[in-house]
Amino acid sequence: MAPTKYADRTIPKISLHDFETRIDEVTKELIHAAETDGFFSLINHGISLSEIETMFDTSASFFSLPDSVKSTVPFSHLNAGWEKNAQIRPSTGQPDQKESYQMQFGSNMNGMWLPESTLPGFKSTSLEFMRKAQEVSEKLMICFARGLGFEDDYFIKAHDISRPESQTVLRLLHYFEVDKSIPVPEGYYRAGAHVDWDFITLLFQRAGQSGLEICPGREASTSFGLGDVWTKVEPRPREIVCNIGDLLMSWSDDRFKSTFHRVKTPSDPEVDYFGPRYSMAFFNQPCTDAEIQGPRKKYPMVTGKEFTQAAMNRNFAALKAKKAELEGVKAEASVAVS
Ligand SMILES: O=C(O)CCC(=O)C(=O)O
Ligand SMILES: [Fe+2]
Repeated sequence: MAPTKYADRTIPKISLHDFETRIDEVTKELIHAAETDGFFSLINHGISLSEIETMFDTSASFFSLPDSVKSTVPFSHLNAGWEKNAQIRPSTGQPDQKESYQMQFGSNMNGMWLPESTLPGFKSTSLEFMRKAQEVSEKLMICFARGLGFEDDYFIKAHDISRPESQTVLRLLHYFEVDKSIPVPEGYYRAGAHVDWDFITLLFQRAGQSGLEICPGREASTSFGLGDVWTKVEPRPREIVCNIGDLLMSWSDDRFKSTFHRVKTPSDPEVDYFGPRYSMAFFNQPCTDAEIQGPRKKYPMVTGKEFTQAAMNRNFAALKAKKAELEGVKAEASVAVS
């Protein structure tokens, strides 16, 4: 396989200090980042390093439970719960080498929390952290609304976490330690290349636990076009890495870019990190009944529920095509040797 091509790109660093008085400046910076690479990092965002570290410790305590306990809250089609080695990406056709647990604020979470006695304090610590992440997201939502000519609270209302229709998610991720002595099979990634289908994602990473890579170049939220020049995004513990998702790309009539990204499986002992990797992704999802259409009406109006369903269907169709392609390659190889 040809080696991956890398390019250095500068990911804009945007500060949210004195947000109310600097809102015009922040809006300009955010819109520029959204129109170019679709990735940026936030500093002075109001979540302290110790709050982030507490949530990482809480996440580690969840993942250290036996699988038999975690499997009592299995991943559901409502996008909540625990999965292990079960998320297959259309780009690879292989399961991500990870486990994850998704939490929401609304009714999709019914029956998806572990009992308080199993992990005391887990639910309240998680919800508190999710509310903090929501506060940061709402600042970004005001700026994006201004950039697109909507009322300031337009996106905030569509992502109201106090309603049972809320679909916003905090995903805790744990990528397993990798054995340096065993070569990585082709096509395996900690997380295969993908775009997110939310409004915007806030990603929290831990110092030294590298692996995230991005690949800009997508023109339409409905396409699977994937470039081949990647850029590594090194984790900086106080920063939140943000990426535009397909929902905001579509809602901006494809003006803002939802960018492919992945987490590489370590393969080079000289440069890669082989230890366990923990990250947390806060996905801003629209309420099921939110009405979604860009100011220029490039795409027909859909509800939050329909948008999510269409994104899942598109993913599923692409995955089927990838599997057929992989089967075809296998069949050709067996013809060649027989
Ligand atoms: O773990 C990471 O750094 C990225 C996770 C991610 O992209 C996702 O879960 O959608
Ligand atoms: Fe992602």
